[in-house]
This record gives sequence, structure tokens and C-alpha cells, in this order.
Amino acid sequence: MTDYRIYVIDDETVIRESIAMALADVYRIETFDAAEPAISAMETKPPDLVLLDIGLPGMDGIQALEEMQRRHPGLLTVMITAFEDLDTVIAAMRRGAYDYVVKPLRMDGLEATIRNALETIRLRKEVRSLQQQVLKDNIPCFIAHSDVIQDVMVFVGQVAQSPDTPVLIQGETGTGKELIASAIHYQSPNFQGPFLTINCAAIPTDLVESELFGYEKGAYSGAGAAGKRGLLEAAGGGTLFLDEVGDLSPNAQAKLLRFLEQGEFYRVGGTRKQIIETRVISATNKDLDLMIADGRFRKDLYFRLGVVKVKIPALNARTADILPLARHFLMEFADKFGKPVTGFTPAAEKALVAHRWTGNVRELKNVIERGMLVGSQPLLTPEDLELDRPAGKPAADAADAPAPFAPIPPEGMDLTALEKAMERFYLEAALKMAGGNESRAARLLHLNHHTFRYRRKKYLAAPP
Ligand SMILES: Nc1ncnc2c1ncn2[C@@H]1O[C@H](COP(=O)(O)OP(=O)(O)OP(=O)(O)O)[C@@H](O)[C@H]1O
Repeated sequence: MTDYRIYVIDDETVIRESIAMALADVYRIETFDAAEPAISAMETKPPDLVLLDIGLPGMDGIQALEEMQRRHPGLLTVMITAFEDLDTVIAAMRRGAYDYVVKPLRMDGLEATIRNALETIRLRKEVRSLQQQVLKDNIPCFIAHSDVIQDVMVFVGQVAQSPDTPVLIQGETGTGKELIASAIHYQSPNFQGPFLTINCAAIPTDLVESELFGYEKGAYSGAGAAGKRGLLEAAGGGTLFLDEVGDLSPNAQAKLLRFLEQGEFYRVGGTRKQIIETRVISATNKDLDLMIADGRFRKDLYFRLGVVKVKIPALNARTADILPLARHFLMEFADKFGKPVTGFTPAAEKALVAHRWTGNVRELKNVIERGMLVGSQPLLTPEDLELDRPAGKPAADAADAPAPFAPIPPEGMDLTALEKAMERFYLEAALKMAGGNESRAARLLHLNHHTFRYRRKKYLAAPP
């Protein structure tokens, strides 16, 4: 006997009894002589499959089918019809019936129809469980203890449900904007579609447009011979996350606005209109209002990108998250490095809460990673974490400290050259500290890997 429950709804006793007799050894059969009692029984004992006579007294088969579909969407129903009345059968199939059988019933034919229907149910269940697995594997582990971040997560869960609403995520660097964007994607109905990200700051201005929108062959010198689709197309049916959206070139801004308003765009050098459904989530840690005032960012684009705005507070504004996040990262790195570190000393916890996290969660994660590398006790100490700056106090009482830079000489100075030299110096220093590991060097400078790689290419020798 299988666990499948089948309702047989037919006013002819002989039909009900013959089906029950033929199938009762294999399935749980419940019989009804009218639709109404069957519909009420479904509330407490929902069937997997319904065999439903079309010509019922009272509510007829077609009405019953509609009512059942309304109350139990997706319920599989096989119609039983007295003769092959094409119109009625078509009406039933249009309303979502799975199949139909004609009286007088041939039991072997009916059994085959039932087996097919149940196989469909089994496959649907399998697909659902695979979907849930995908969700479980991909939903990022987002630590949210403070009330303010919990509210953000509830809001984000609601926003996720409408898959074409653009979302603008604002927050300082390292607050978790990309993580929130992926949480929106994986909670949305499009979670099976791709989630792609592009960091607009890490791509040279003249390339960002073709990266985003693709190009046709020969669109510009250096464009590949075959043309290429852009990330917007590649993310079709899913989500494109535009990080550092404030760095988009004016051309790219105009094209993106058109896409958001009309759902269409042209590849660079292309004449064929591309129509695509991709949700755009963007993020910035820049003050877009200021950029709009300076004429560097389009106001109309700002409004389109920010149909829904999500603001992520800085880590120091939600201290309740600091220790749960620190413990989460500690467990992650203990596992990764195979170290028997189990927590923090009380002094280390105090220092973690008191620290001024200008690099937010990313900085906290880096500090824990470094602490895990050097720490040798079961509990990490403030020395392991190298934390000595309390909140609100930038390095060694900045007010009293001597200015860290040389004064401007009377003849003036080349600020751009100085910036470049400084950037080169710190990129090299970070790589050295990180033993040549780019990802770690990027984290030391609170940059993401793409940005680091881009700047390294620009200022130092190209990475291997
Ligand atoms: N609430 C959180 N729970 C767990 N990990 C987090 C949380 N917030 C941030 N992180 C982790 O911190 C790091 C930085 O997060 P993320 O890259 O999402 O920040 P961001 O705001 O997009 O940064 P940027 O502005 O520099 O692009 C990532 O490793 C991310 O996994």
C-alpha cells in the first residue's frame, strides 16, 4: 500500500465501488457521491489525486474542479466523463484538469492514468525539494541580532517577493550590502536564475558600458570578433547587482535608465533591441545626493534605482551585532584553519565592542581572521586581535598626534602624483603583509578583490 490518497467522486455507486475494489490494495481510496462533501473533507484530509465525474448532481464536475483548484492550487484531477464530449473535456483541461477517462471505465487504462499522475506528483515533490536545497545552499548566512538589522531583514524579505522592483542598498563600506543583495535574490521567486555582480568602480569607465550591455562585433577597436552579451543579458531571469553604482559613466547611466524604464537596451554598436527581464539591485557607499548636486549622477536614474531603498547602518551603530558576528567568523576560521580556538577572553570581547569599526563587518572579519592566524590559546586575547583603539578614538588620540603628512611647500604640490605614489606604496605594502595573497591584501585595504586587482594592474606590474 502506498501513502497516496485518492478521492473518487462519482454519483454512480457501481463506479465508486469498482474503482475502490480495483485500487484499494495499492492506494488509500476515499469515495464520495457528490462534490460538496469531498471539498469539505479536503480541508482535513487533502488528497494527492482526485478522480472526478463531470456529470454530478448539485455542483457539477467543472464547477467542482474550479473550486478545488481555487482552494488547493496544483491539485491533480482526472475527469471521468460519460461520453467523449469534446467541449466539456476541453473546458475541464483548460481549468487545469490533469487528464480524463471515458466511461465505461477500463481498469487497466485508469490504472495507467493514475500511475502517470502520481509520477507527476513525485517529480513535482522532487523539484520542490531540489529548489529548497538550492535555497538552503545559497542563502547567505546573515547574522542579524540587533533590532535594527532584524527590521532590515524583514523588509528585505518582503521586497524580495516582487522580482522586478529595483532596490538601492546604501551603507558604508563593508556593512554587508552585497550579502543583502544576494539575500534578496535567493528569497525572490527568481532565485533559480543567476545572481551576478559587477563592481562599477573596478572596471575602467570606457569598458563598463560593454561589460554591462555587451557589444556587437567591431563595435570598437579591441571588441572581440564575435560580439558578446553583457552582464545584464547574462543575468536574465535573475538579478544583477551593481556595486558602487555611483561610479557608472554618464553613457552607462543613460542606458541603464532606459533599461529600467522600458526593459530594453542596445548592445554597444548594436542596432537590435534587446528585451530582457533582470532585477537590478544597486549599492553605493557614496553620497548620491551630493553627486547629483555636482552633476555626476543622474537624478532620474537615482529615483529609478531606488524605487525601494534599504539602508544598512554602520556596525558601530548596532553594537548588539558585534559579538555574534565575531563568534560567527571565529567558528568559520577555526574550521578553515583547523585551530581549536573556541572563543574570546572577556577582555577581548570588551575590546571588540569598544573598537571603532570604520571598515565595518569586513574589518571585523579581517581582524578575526588575523587573530585566528596568530592566536594559540583556546580563547583569543586583545593582543591576538591587535585591538587597542576604543570607539570614537581614531589611532592614538588624533587631536594630539602630529599631522601624518608633510605641510604644503610654498611652491605648491602635485596632489595627483602624491595620491598615485601613496596608492602604489600601500598596494605593495599590503601584498607584502599578505605574503602575496591578493584576496588577503585586498581585505587589508578594505577593498574587494576586483577593485584591488584593477588598481594593482593600474599602478603595479600586472598580477600573474
Ligand atoms: N550580517 C552579516 N553576517 C555575516 N557576514 C557578514 C554580514 N555583513 C557582512 N558580512 C561579511 O562581511 C564582508 C563584507 O560584506 P559585503 O561585501 O557584503 O559588504 P559591502 O557593504 O558590499 O562592501 P563594499 O561597500 O566594500 O562593497 C563579507 O565577507 C560578508 O560576507
